[in-house]
Amino acid sequence: MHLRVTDPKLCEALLSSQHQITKSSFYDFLIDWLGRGLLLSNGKKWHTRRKIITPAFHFKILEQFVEVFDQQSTVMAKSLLAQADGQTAIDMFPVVCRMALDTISETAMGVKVHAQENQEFEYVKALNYVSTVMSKRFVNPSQRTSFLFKLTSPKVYRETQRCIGVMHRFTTQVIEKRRQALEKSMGEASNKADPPSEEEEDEDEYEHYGRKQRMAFLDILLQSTVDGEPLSNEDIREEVDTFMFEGHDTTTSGISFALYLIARHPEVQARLFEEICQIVGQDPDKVLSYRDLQDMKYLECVIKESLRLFPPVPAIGREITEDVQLGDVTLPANTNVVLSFSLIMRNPDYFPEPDAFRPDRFFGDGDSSSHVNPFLYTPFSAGPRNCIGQRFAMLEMKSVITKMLLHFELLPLGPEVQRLTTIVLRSKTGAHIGLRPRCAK
Ligand code: HEM
Repeated sequence: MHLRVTDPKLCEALLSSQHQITKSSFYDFLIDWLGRGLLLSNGKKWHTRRKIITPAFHFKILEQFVEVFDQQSTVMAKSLLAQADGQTAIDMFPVVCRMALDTISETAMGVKVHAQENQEFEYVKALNYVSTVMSKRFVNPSQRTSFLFKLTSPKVYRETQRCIGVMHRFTTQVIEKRRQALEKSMGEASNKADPPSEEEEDEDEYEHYGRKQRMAFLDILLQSTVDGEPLSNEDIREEVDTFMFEGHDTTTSGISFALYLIARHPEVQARLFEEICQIVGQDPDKVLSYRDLQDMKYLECVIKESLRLFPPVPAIGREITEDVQLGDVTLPANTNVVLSFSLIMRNPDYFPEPDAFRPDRFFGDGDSSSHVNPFLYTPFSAGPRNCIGQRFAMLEMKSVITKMLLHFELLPLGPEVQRLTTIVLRSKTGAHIGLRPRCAK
């Protein structure tokens, strides 16, 4: 049995449950690529992995990623200068996607794939191909299962499997190299004559490859153990592949729609620019710090409101494993439910004037939705299976939007967006804006 949930109370009951956390079989088509990484695992495996991976999103780790966000968003902004003539409408989706890929590769795997400079890199091409195919399969029942996919689209199936092979080989190679580097650095550390001081140990908590090297998510996984045993390369690969998938398409969608909305709301843009100038000044080359980004409260409201109107993950699927009673309604075990976040977040009972772009509603003194129940404002889902990467995503989005506004005035050029619901929300018409350099004013 399948059920679509748009009722906020039922949504809250399911999301807040510690038991109803089993993923629906809707996601199975992703298994060839992502294995049973955190997104797709269930039961004990999910619990163990969630515990191991949670420290990877500690603020000390995120703090060092801010430098990567800054560098990659600067590359993106500079690459747009040639089109910033105040007249050209630019679709931000592909531009932001390349930036997001560079960012997640460096933070998840510790490698630069230079997607912004070299679109021919084999891994990047494979990832783009598979992401596009998977998005379409999600909404196409005739391609959802591997059996049907192979039968109805044999050529695309073969190419998808080839690309998955390319990605798996690349990720495995990176893991093997980092494992060797880790073993080498541990060997060197144990040969050191003097034990590190307490202060050094504390500082080095996240710096096992020497002071200059940044810690990537995969380094944390390499050092994790389950029942005293390290994770295998295969175990780590499914988690890294999951980050690569979850960590680039979603942020691409979030950033692209946000830039689109800011361009079309000059009063919001003016207030945002004022906040940015107050916190970091007007120099587009200023390196943004973690503190700077944390201080940008209005920007946070703008992003929240944009994610409400255009949630990158518009719906999620769960399988009910035991009967759920809600008032007079019983949901029987084995029901597959789809929780429709995009509809719930436009419910006028909770979000007055639901279709209006009003970032102020998220300020403490805003209307009722500022105090809205977190189980009803759900771009990152809520409860035990919420998005583990949400603080990472917020920082990345803040960094990119700030860099764009420091370089450019955003203009409302190009067609209106038309929502295209795939596994991640996109737009049939792209997300266009125009740009005018700030310094040329
Ligand atoms: C705007 C950006 C993002 C949005 C809107 C978003 C949204 C979500 C949502 C709604 C879920 C729940 C999925 C479900 O229950 O089926 C989720 C899960 C997850 N997200 Fe995100 N996400 C974003 C960025 C990221 C980033 C940057 C990462 C990693 C670096 C990430 C990693 C994950 C993982 C691993 C899960 C599975 C968590 C679990 O089941 O325990 N996400 N995300």
